[in-house]
Amino acid sequence: MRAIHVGLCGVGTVGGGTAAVLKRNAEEIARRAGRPIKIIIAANRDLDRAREMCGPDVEIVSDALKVVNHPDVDIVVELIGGTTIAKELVLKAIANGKHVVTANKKLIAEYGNEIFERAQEKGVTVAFEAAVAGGIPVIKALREGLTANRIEWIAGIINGTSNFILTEMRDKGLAFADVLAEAQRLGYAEADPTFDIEGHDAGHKLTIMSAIAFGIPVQFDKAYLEGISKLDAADIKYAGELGYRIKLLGVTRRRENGIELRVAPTLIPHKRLIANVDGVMNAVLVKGDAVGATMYYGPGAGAEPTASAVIADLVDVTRLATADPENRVPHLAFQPSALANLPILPIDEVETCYYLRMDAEDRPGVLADVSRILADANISVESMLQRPATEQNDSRADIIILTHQAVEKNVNGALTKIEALGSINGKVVKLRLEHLNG
Ligand SMILES: NC(=O)C1=CN([C@@H]2O[C@H](COP(=O)(O)OP(=O)(O)OC[C@H]3O[C@@H](n4cnc5c(N)ncnc54)[C@H](O)[C@@H]3O)[C@@H](O)[C@H]2O)C=CC1
Ligand SMILES: N[C@@H](CC=O)C(=O)O
Ligand code: NA
Repeated sequence: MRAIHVGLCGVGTVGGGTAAVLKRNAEEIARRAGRPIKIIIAANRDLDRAREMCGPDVEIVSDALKVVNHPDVDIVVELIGGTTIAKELVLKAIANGKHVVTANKKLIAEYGNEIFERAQEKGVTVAFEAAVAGGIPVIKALREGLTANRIEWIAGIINGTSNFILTEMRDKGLAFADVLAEAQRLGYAEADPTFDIEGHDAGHKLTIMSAIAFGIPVQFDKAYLEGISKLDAADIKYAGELGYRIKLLGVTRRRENGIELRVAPTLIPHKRLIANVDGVMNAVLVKGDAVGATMYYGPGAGAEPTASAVIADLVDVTRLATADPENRVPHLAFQPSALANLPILPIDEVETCYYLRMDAEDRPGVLADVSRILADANISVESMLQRPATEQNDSRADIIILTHQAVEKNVNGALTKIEALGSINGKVVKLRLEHLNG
């Protein structure tokens, strides 16, 4: 059988890795796919880099539209990123009847519904394993491996850059800006790294997993996003004293009245496996009613780890292109006509445990006032820690409170009242806490 022809758009970190691994493992990949997979044309801004990475047999162009319009291309691989030219290219490729493989989580999380509908109409597949947790085959696990289950929740460390920053700051005491620069140098960060550190990238990935887990359309605009840029070193230290690690965690959970979809710095008991996922590594915990808790772990970013997922999709699409088109795996795991209308819950209605830190006057009665406000709001305290605010000043103290499960709007109401107390200085720090019991 003739080789399947790939057109590559973007030969940067991931595109370069994809070209390199496709060449290096060509024979092994062909044995798995049933036919060779060959890049025939590649577009990139830097033509020399594209030539160097793809080799002399590949036509190199600067205009990516030439790739998607090329009559001999069977599969378009979009590795440019963003939602302007990338969206145009993907829609054009679909209109031209070509399958698409992309690592672009922003594109899928924001425009996936439209893209999948067009692909469905044209009978082509859009595959996006590399878009979530880089090299970890978690889309495959959710869409195919766990189809017997009613998924209850997913919790994931799904931004390599943020996890790398948190780990290096904690272990080596390095400054935020220095570690971010290193993550950029290593090719982990997005073109605009605010996407990484403000939780957008994790939100994109969580949105995609939530859709596949619960059979709902992608709804990134309803996700609650909080990143790591405002995290205070004091809270990392106190969390450690209480037996927790702080991770940028994406959580999506099925509730009776809808779906929680949220990303925030979150305390996790340090004895949990996922609390020990460090550096650029990602991990996704999935709780299914039949299987219980399963965890998927591996590199969440970088050239060849991400290429591993891109090429796995290329092999899948090659197999599908050779098989009965009626028997394709649905884009969002559920048949398009069977997607559910479950609402995404506003953050006010989320239920979780909380870590609260306040700067308090160290005198009798202050704790009693705080405890009363929490009790009145139906918030029960799990544990409490008091430390002198500074070594020089023993008239003020940091009070740290861990709560049991509570509703976010009740917590916010109580914090407004606590902040109004004369004995409390400034804003109360509020972080979410997940026990992640299987
Ligand atoms: N870097 C990583 O570890 C991961 C990246 N991704 C995603 O993969 C995609 C690509 O990311 P990277 O490879 O890191 O980005 P990159 O910036 O290294 O590569 C993008 C490439 O596209 C080319 N390009 C930009 N505009 C173009 C245009 N109009 N026409 C032709 N070429 C153009 C650039 O020259 C560059 O070589 C993004 O969607 C990103 O979110 C996904 C998982 C991991
Ligand atoms: N910028 C992303 C790259 C992979 O998706 C990350 O840091 O995880
Ligand atoms: Na993946």
